[in-house]
Amino acid sequence: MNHGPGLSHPPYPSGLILAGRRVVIVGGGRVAARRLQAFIDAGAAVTVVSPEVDPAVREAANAGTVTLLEREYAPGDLSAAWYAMASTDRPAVNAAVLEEATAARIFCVRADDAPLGTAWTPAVGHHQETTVAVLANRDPERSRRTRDRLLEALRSPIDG
Ligand SMILES: C[C@@]1(CC(=O)O)C2=NC(=C\c3[nH]c(c(CCC(=O)O)c3CC(=O)O)Cc3[nH]c(c(CC(=O)O)c3CCC(=O)O)/C=C3\N/C(=C\2)[C@@H](CCC(=O)O)[C@]3(C)CC(=O)O)/[C@H]1CCC(=O)O
Ligand SMILES: NC(=O)c1ccc[n+]([C@@H]2O[C@H](COP(=O)([O-])OP(=O)(O)OC[C@H]3O[C@@H](n4cnc5c(N)ncnc54)[C@H](O)[C@@H]3O)[C@@H](O)[C@H]2O)c1
Repeated sequence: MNHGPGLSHPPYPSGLILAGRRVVIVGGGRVAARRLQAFIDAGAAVTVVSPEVDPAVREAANAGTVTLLEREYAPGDLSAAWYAMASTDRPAVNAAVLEEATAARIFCVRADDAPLGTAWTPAVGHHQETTVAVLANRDPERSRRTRDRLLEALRSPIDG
């Protein structure tokens, strides 16, 4: 079985219970903005560290649903986190974030170079009480398409 470029084993799927738990996102640009709502929906206590931010991140900060630190990453920012995401546009910074996370055994997505990270983000959908999460071998377009097909099947009267 092929598990995608850079992976010798498949990822282990897990439903993380993040309510009230600290999640730190370093780099608040487009990728962070796309993923932010799922963390908020999960009830996570999200902190974003980023000198500039996407408007969606700014909106969440203004609404008080995330804590925004408008500055560059500094070692120690992952303190007490359960989960982290390195999503800056600077590989050296993402590497430093991952290094801090790994030293503290905090699972960490690395948005620019997935095989180096310790977690991946699936394409997610919800139908009633069912959550669908798809990882497709580092092919996000395929994971999105598969997620949509699964949701369609769940919505159909036969499978739903
Ligand atoms: C499924 C989804 C979930 C979500 O993000 O919520 C997701 N990526 C999505 C979109 C998307 N990703 C990318 C583009 C722009 C270009 C394009 O179109 O190709 C777009 C489209 C867009 O932005 O619209 C580029 C990209 N992606 C990764 C890398 C780096 C690498 O592979 O090393 C690069 C190159 C960056 C660069 O060029 O530097 C890596 C990862 N992306 C993953 C998930 C993880 C597991 C994937 C899997 O196995 O399925 C994984 C492996 C790790 C992680 O990041 O967690 C979401 C679609 C679902 C939805 O829309 O609902
Ligand atoms: N995994 C994915 O699905 C995916 C999708 C597209 C792009 N990418 C990759 O992810 C990275 C981010 O992409 P993007 O489109 O969100 O970029 P972006 O330019 O929109 O956002 C990058 C953010 O990082 C912040 N930043 C820069 N230096 C920082 C520092 N020292 N500390 C904290 N924050 C800092 C910037 O202020 C900016 O807000 C890129 O490397 C890109 O190649 C990944």
